[in-house]
Amino acid sequence: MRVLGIEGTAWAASAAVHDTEAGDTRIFTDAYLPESGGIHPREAAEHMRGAIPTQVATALDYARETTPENRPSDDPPVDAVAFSRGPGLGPCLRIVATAARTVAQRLDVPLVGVNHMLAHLEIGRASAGFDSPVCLNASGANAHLLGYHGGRYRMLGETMDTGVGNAIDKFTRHLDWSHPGGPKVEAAAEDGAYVDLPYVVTGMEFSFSGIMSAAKQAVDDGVPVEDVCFSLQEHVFGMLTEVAERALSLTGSDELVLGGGVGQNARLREMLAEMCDQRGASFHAPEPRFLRDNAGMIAVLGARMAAAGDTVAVEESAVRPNWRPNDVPVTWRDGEDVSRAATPREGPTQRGAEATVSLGERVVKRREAKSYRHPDLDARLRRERTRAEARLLHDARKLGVSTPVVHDVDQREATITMERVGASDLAGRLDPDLVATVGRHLATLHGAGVVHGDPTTRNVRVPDATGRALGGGSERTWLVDFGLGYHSDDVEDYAMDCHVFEGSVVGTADDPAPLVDAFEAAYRETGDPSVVEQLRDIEGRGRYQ
Ligand SMILES: C[C@@H](O)[C@H](NC(=O)OP(=O)(O)OC[C@H]1O[C@@H](n2cnc3c(N)ncnc32)[C@H](O)[C@@H]1O)C(=O)O
Ligand SMILES: Nc1ncnc2c1ncn2[C@@H]1O[C@H](COP(=O)(O)OP(=O)(O)OP(=O)(O)O)[C@@H](O)[C@H]1O
Ligand SMILES: [Fe+2]
Repeated sequence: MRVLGIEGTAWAASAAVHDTEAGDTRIFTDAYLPESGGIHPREAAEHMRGAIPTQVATALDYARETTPENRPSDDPPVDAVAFSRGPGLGPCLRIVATAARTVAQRLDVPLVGVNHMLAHLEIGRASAGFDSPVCLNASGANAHLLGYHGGRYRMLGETMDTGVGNAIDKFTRHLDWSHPGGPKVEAAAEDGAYVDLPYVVTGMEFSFSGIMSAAKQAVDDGVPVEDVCFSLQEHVFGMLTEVAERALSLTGSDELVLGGGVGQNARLREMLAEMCDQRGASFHAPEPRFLRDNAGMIAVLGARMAAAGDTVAVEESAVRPNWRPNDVPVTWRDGEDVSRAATPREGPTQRGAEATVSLGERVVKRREAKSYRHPDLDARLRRERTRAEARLLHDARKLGVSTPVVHDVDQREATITMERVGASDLAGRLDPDLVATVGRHLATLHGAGVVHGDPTTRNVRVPDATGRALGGGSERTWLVDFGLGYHSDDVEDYAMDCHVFEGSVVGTADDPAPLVDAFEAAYRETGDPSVVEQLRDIEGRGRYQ
């Protein structure tokens, strides 16, 4: 099959021809470069209006010139037209869609509406040959982790404010550097030294606004720009690598694939590769022409969708500027069996995302040094988290929330020795009654101003099916891993805790709805119902500016 792809969600006016038999993809792109500031939606649309028809014509000429000899001469040069249907800037998307409809009708071939974010990750998954990777999209307007489960890509974690590229670009606008800023920060970082900046991770969610304000302030305060650029990369990419590792740990996957324009950054790729190497996982990033926005990825996924019969009638092909990748029915992977054990069998040593935990009569949790992180940042995080964990395990216990008793803390070695509790993780026994206990635990913590910070299903210990468990406590489920926890009186922080827990359920359970209901009902009963309202607000919030 030969497919014409058209891309134009923001800056790349791009057309491509993908030939499935030859395995060949040719991309033609005309980039929009703002004269000043960032991407202006109106200017970008003007660029698309002029450049899309030219790129499409060039790609179609190429398709005609390279028509295989065995193809009947009255066949059209391509068998389908695929276009970026969303997410992206509305005015740009509409120009792309109009062009795609026109060509499809003229050639009398089917039209395929592709989700741009899934195209970013499927292109790497295809070239790696991975079945069930965790997918990290690090692009301009987005930053999220996806995993395929039960016929859909599930959202495992995402930015709570801006996309990662846009965050960096906003920082460089403060310096009056021209767009795009990412490559310039990468170049400047080469001569930089480390300074501390905020580092914000909650479970697999993260946010960039605090670190970006601090970076701008640091420059205004006279910290050398190259030091700020270096440190910005160390923090931002360290955060992305950490959440990617947590997603691998939660899903039990041992494959990671990278997508998106920020993936062109060598330091980010180096960190991800090193993290995977240390976990014994495989890492893949496609070549740069497939990482930044390009029509090749649209044509490649478009071909798979067309082969699955996933085409769209012209009159139903309206664009979707806010189309979330987890809302896309994944028709092209039907029948693939990629199920895997949610929980590896419990051996003498457990490996979380951060720590190695040896399970003897007592449990020794050691936060190992992470070589992908800058040593100063690594030392700071291990120290802070060990201290927070020991203190909050104790605080939670005093509130009546079951947690393991802490026997010993060694801050220099980043080691905690504690009581062994439960028989397995909740991840391996997702059951509404057990999930409800987490609702009660979190409501109690929040009622006393304590935020867990990482309440995933891997951080709840439960008895086995016969009720057998180690450790005491009235609820018979225990919260562990308070390393990202803190004290707060902000309802938003409590709702984020709930969001992280629900995210870990929705990302991994076959049938999440009854579990989420059980969690929320229990939370409402014990705690402040306005937290659940705030949770709805978080879910409905527009992200990715
Ligand atoms: C919806 C769609 O329009 C959007 N596309 C997009 O953001 O373009 P993309 O090509 O994936 O990424 C562009 C971003 O990638 C950053 N970038 C490019 N090279 C970089 C580098 N070497 N280091 C860091 N960032 C880099 C740029 O600064 C810019 O913010 C998206 O995928 O989110
Ligand atoms: N006190 C305990 N008793 C029994 N098992 C425990 C205990 N503490 C931790 N574990 C087990 O070890 C695993 C890893 O521990 P923990 O979550 O604290 O590490 P981590 O590396 O910080 O994990 P994360 O991936 O959540 O960041 C847990 O999922 C749990 O199965
Ligand atoms: Fe993109």
